[in-house]
Amino acid sequence: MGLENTETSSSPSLMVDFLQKCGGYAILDGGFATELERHGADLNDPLWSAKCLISSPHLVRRVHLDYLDAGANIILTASYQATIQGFEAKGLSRIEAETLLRRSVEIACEAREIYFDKCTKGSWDFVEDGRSSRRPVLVAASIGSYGAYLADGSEYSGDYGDNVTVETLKDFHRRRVQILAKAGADLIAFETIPNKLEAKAYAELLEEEGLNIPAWFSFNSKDGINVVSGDSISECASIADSCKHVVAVGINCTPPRFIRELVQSIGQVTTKPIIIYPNSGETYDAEHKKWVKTEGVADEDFVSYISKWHQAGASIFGGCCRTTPNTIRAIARVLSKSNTSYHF
Ligand code: MET
Ligand SMILES: [Zn+2]
Repeated sequence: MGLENTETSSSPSLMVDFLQKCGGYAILDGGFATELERHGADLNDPLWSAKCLISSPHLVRRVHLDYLDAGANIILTASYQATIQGFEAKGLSRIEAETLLRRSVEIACEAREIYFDKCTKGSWDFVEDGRSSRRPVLVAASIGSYGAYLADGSEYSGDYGDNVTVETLKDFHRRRVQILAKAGADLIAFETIPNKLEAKAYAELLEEEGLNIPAWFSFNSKDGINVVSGDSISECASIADSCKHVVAVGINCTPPRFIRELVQSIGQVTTKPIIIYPNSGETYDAEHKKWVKTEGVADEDFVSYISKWHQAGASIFGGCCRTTPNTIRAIARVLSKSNTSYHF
């Protein structure tokens, strides 16, 4: 199912209702760029995964389907690093750039339809509990930070310098947020938010633009205590808590070993559902633009954390960079086992 966007409400209960339909927890997809690369895409480009919206939309659809097949209830569009400014720098017109943004949502919605069709025809996926209902799937329109667009490492330092203000960030994001809000996604995913300033800018944009679409705010951290800029996770999560459009708050692209503490800190300042989708634990080398294979955790280890995160209060689980459909399959398996043991 998709949930209808209405012009009159941003559906503050969207995530709570969705979680109820899913049986108490939901599964998100995994690393998008990682999976595109596994399918042969070359993402060495300032647009990163968004490059495929231009060069290989069929791969984007393929990756969405891979994650749906793996058990995801929520898929994120390929728009993380798709910005109007970035497309224009490639020589595309404003209209072409805006069309590509909308296209990222359309492709994810198409993948969801294909997946539902396949389930209906094969009837192999949705009879798990002996019930023949379709597994609910939401499409979340991804928005990466200003730092992701700059591609200068500030995505993981949160340091934008003194000249960047809330207004700068709102102006940078405004048009993309407007386009994605109206493109047919169920909600917006503000991902990898590196500092308080950007969280404030998103909250103000949602209010000022009168955008009637729910959103989640997801921060990144490199110490389990603060977000990457050093701003307090409690203050950041409180901004999300106070914004009526925000339906979930959490952490992404952060090593698994830091997640539990962060979930606890977030839980102290909000009752909104907590979403977590860590990376594999490897480190991103911004200078060389590649992931360094140290301290990464294998899928089994990643998954061994899941029940702890669940107990700590998280209810939406997935993976970020360097995780794969196998990670998501493993998460789905662990959660379905722990749910069985609660009920029987
Ligand atoms: N949803 C985005 C992706 O998986 C998040 C990237 S975090 C740097 O590509
Ligand atoms: Zn990531």
